[in-house]
Amino acid sequence: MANKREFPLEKTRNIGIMAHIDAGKTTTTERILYYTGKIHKIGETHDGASQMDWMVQEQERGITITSAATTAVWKGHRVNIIDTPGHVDFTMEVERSLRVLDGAITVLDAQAGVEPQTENVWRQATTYSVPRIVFVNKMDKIGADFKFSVQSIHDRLGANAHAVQLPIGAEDNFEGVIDLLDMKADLYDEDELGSEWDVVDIPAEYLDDAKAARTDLIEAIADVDDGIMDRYLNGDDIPVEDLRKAIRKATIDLEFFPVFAGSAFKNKGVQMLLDGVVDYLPSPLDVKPYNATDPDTGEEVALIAGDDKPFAALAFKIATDPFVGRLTYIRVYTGSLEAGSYVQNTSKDNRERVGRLLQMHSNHRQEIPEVFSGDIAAVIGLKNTTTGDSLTDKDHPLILESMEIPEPVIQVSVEPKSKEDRDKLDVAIQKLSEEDPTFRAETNPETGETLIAGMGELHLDIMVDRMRREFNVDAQIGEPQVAYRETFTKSASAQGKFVRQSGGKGQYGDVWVEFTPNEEGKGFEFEDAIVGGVVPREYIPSVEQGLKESMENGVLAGYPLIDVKAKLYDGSYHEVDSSEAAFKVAASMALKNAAKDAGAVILEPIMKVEIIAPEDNFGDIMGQVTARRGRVEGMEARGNAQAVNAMVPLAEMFGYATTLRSATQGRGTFTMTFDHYEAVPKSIQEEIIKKNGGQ
Ligand SMILES: Nc1nc2c(ncn2[C@@H]2O[C@H](COP(=O)(O)OP(=O)(O)OP(=O)(O)O)[C@@H](O)[C@H]2O)c(=O)[nH]1
Repeated sequence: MANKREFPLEKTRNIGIMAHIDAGKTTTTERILYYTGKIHKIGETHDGASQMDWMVQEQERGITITSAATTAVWKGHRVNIIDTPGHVDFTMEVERSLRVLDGAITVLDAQAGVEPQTENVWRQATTYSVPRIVFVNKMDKIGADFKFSVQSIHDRLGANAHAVQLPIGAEDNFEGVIDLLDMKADLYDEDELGSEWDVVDIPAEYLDDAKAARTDLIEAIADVDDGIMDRYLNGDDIPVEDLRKAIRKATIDLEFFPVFAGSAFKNKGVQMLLDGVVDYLPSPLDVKPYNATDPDTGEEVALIAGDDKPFAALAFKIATDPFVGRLTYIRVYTGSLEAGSYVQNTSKDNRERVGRLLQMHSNHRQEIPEVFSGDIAAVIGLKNTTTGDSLTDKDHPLILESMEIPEPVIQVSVEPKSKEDRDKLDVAIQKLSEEDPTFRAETNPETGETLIAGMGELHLDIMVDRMRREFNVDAQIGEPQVAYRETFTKSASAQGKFVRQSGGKGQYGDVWVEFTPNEEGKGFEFEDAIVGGVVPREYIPSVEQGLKESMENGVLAGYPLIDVKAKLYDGSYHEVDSSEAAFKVAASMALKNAAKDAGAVILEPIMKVEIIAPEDNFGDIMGQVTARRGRVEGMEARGNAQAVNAMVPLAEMFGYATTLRSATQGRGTFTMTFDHYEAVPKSIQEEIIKKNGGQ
């Protein structure tokens, strides 16, 4: 087959833009699109004209919620960009983007440096081995401080980051940047939209600083590159191209993080950042091969990019598009795929027809005949594929390593106004949870109450808003509640025996199961330790299923029981009366019976909270944390404000925004992210059980 790819693999970049909320990711992305000729008008993200944030909720609130994919061309390279949300409630969007990206730009606010959500996304990017370059944005803002921002990368992220540029001026006087490799200055004209700039000699007053910074940079490169080290020690004059190559290699190896300066809003420095993407971030050929497993042999396969290999891709996002319906975003690792052909969904073990293929340009799309290795594109026509599924050639099935899906921590009840609304709600829940795996819903079979769960108040707020607008659901929404979990703290064994004999065919299931606490985050694990067929093979999956289902409803107060291992080690059966259903019931009885001895506890989400408030309010803030059952973990001065880091149970954080606002006359802010689960204190556990009617 003739290769019809437009850009060679080595000239392809799949990058993400990530940061703390409001650092300027969307603005930076828009400027990139403007300078690469994709859009012709600069749309301010907060006046509702943004090209990237196209959902109504995004435009109204001026925030990014879903990660948008778009494509640009810079200096002969195809750059696929994913603009990810900064708010912690949408971490899953960041997570799934990271899974499929080869590199990222981390955007910082030059006045704030590294912020809490920067730490989170940085950690996630490290988990997925995604190389990064850093853009210190907002150099025009009052209080902008480039040195402080670079230092904060060392202090707060422990990362080996080094400036490859220096800003010329700051705040109102920010005029451009100095390139520390070429030792030239790029000066922008204030009145232009930044499309042109002058490359001039470094202004005399910056020359000493620039020389010193260049020496620091070369020493930093030498530290990660032996060849450069030798030449540096010899006193050689190292050509710029060699330095660039060394930075590129160390960046791709995650040993070095080049730092750029600019102001997206004031149209400065974005082109140099794009050069950085091309120079330092990897092509699909440069990254660590992606892991996959052959489902037939269990053998591990390393996927190395190339078009002449069997097709393998990961579905990383499902979106419902108002015009074309269901869109499945895929990242192609190897091979190619034509519109109108078929793929094997190895995860679901079925074949799916690929309708049309689309290249996404944030708010419009272009139909393409074929996708190639290294591409990110959307498929129309896949009906059963969900987030995280592997799509491969049917003769070369592979399961690609998927992504972690975090547990939702907060929930609200939804009470539809009418029967018709109930039906619409069901459709909405199905569609929205397909799009967003962190959005869950369950209906209590006894009370008929529906609970929707998500990652935070903002997340649920947006979901409720979408249910109303896109699916016309009229419903009463309850107050946010904590999504508690349950777990076992001790090992316990119990029998579950379900026998009904009332003439005719009866029911008979009998099992002995040992339960042990599993490591946090490991979920449910089932072990079949039956010997001698005392529980026949065909009933064992029912035992596992019965346990899984009853764990969903917990053993204390109706919350899902998590992180428990179950070992089925004994039992008995009846030739005639045994059935799958009877073993399922027996399994759930074993769970209930073991619960008494297994030290069941209720777990609550503990949030990592960062509160920033004026120094005068320091005493109040400490008091507020303690009163909320919180633990202060650290504090530091942040300019003339104080930052307090603490671990606080989510249950105590409802309404905290108002408390903080009134205590600080509106000057205090806070952010929180889920950190871990902890058992609630005994007295609170009893209260929760009482409130939920006990079990
Ligand atoms: N002064 C200044 N403001 C900027 C700059 N870049 C962005 N902003 C402003 O900062 C605010 C946030 O910008 P966005 O681009 O929406 O930030 P974001 O990081 O995409 O935000 P989320 O997607 O909601 O996380 C907007 O009011 C921008 O106008 C900059 O370089 N300088």
